[in-house]
Amino acid sequence: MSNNYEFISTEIDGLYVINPFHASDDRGFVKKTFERNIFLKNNIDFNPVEEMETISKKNVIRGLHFQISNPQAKLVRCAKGEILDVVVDLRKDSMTFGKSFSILLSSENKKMLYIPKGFAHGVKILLDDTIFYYLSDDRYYPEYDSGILWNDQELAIDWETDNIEEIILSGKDENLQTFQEFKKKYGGL
Ligand SMILES: Cc1cn([C@H]2C[C@H](O)[C@@H](COP(=O)(O)OP(=O)(O)O[C@H]3O[C@@H](C)C(=O)[C@@H](O)[C@H]3O)O2)c(=O)[nH]c1=O
Repeated sequence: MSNNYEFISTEIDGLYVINPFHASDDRGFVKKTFERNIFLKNNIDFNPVEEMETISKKNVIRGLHFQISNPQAKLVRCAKGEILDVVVDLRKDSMTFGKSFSILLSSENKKMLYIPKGFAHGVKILLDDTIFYYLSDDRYYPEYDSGILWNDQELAIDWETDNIEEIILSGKDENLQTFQEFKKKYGGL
């Protein structure tokens, strides 16, 4: 069984859900996770320069992260387990500034999310030992690393969590700014 690459636009300009080419046979399957020309043909000029692999326990939330200078476009995929991938549009002049979008990415559904520059990105891990990857089109700059609190009241993201006590955060992520503070300080990205 095989399929072709499919780019599905979302209600947020430039943000795409992608069903990559994959083919399976008796041996298993192959999946093309990135080909620059296919992205270009679909109006996405994405030039990745680095890739990160992340392994996490169930109920970990990482985010909502962005770089205040040198913002990164990202292509996110889940190789093992399941994640709820969440983005918030922080682009100053965007019609959808402040709007969030969430999608389940899993090894089973094989979906990927292309996130243009100017978004906050967060992930909730839905199964133990989940592995996800993201390609980025700029490198990590610790001095520009920034974020907004995952449970910011104004953003009101539905993290599909009944028990807030179960959520596992880094010390850094517990102390991120609110959306209000971000807007006051920067206006947008
Ligand atoms: C992301 C990153 C972190 N680090 C370091 C900083 C720190 O000591 C350690 C762990 O970093 P963090 O706690 O920021 O890792 P993490 O919480 O996984 O951060 C990531 O979250 C997801 C949602 C994203 O979108 C990414 O861009 C990135 O912000 O690794 C690098 O050296 N290079 C990198 O590219």
